[in-house]
Amino acid sequence: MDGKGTVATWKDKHRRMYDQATRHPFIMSIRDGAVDYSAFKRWLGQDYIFVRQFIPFTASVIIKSCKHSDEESDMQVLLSGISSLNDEISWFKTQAQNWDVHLHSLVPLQANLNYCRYLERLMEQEVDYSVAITAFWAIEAVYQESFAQCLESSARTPMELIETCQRWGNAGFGDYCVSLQRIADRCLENASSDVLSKAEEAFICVLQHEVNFWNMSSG
Ligand SMILES: Cc1ncc(CN)c(N)n1
Repeated sequence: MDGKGTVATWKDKHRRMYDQATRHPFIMSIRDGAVDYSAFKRWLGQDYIFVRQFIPFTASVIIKSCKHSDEESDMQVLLSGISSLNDEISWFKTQAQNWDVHLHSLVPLQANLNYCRYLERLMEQEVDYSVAITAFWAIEAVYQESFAQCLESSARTPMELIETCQRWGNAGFGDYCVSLQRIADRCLENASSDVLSKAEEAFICVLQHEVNFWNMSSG
């Protein structure tokens, strides 16, 4: 390889799809101030459902890390992730109240169900740590890159959506994603060709689910 980690190589190789996930029209509509607020409210409610499923997935990655990684620092990074999810759930509840989204009566839409089902498959014991951490990194990185664009100086993001964009677009979350990428790269460096191809497939799968999730939110 040319000094780049595996993850960066895959980002380049699947650039078109990566951009579809991180520069989706829904995100760009927030960035240029033209967002349809009913789509935003749909996204908010559906993402709350997703994040509730993302918590056990994060826990499963921690368990895999305990069993299969000698690096104590992986645990530190992953624990910081799970503790911020507690905050995230409270944040969703407050936002839902502000936007008059009724969380208790929400029904998960098909793309969300499919994505949550995919997370369940990744939680299975047979799934290698390298595959799970690659998918985990990709899920977080897509949100980080997407929302960070809405905070650029040229963005015209409406004031009332800045807090949402800061949740995933802030520099601290960016550093967290870099740490996850380093863990994934280290694991993939020593992976068998079978695990490597499964991890690449997981990366592509996450991108496709993210695009479907944005499409669902846009209606
Ligand atoms: C669909 C989706 N993808 C990623 C994230 C960031 N954890 C999220 N909240 N929702």
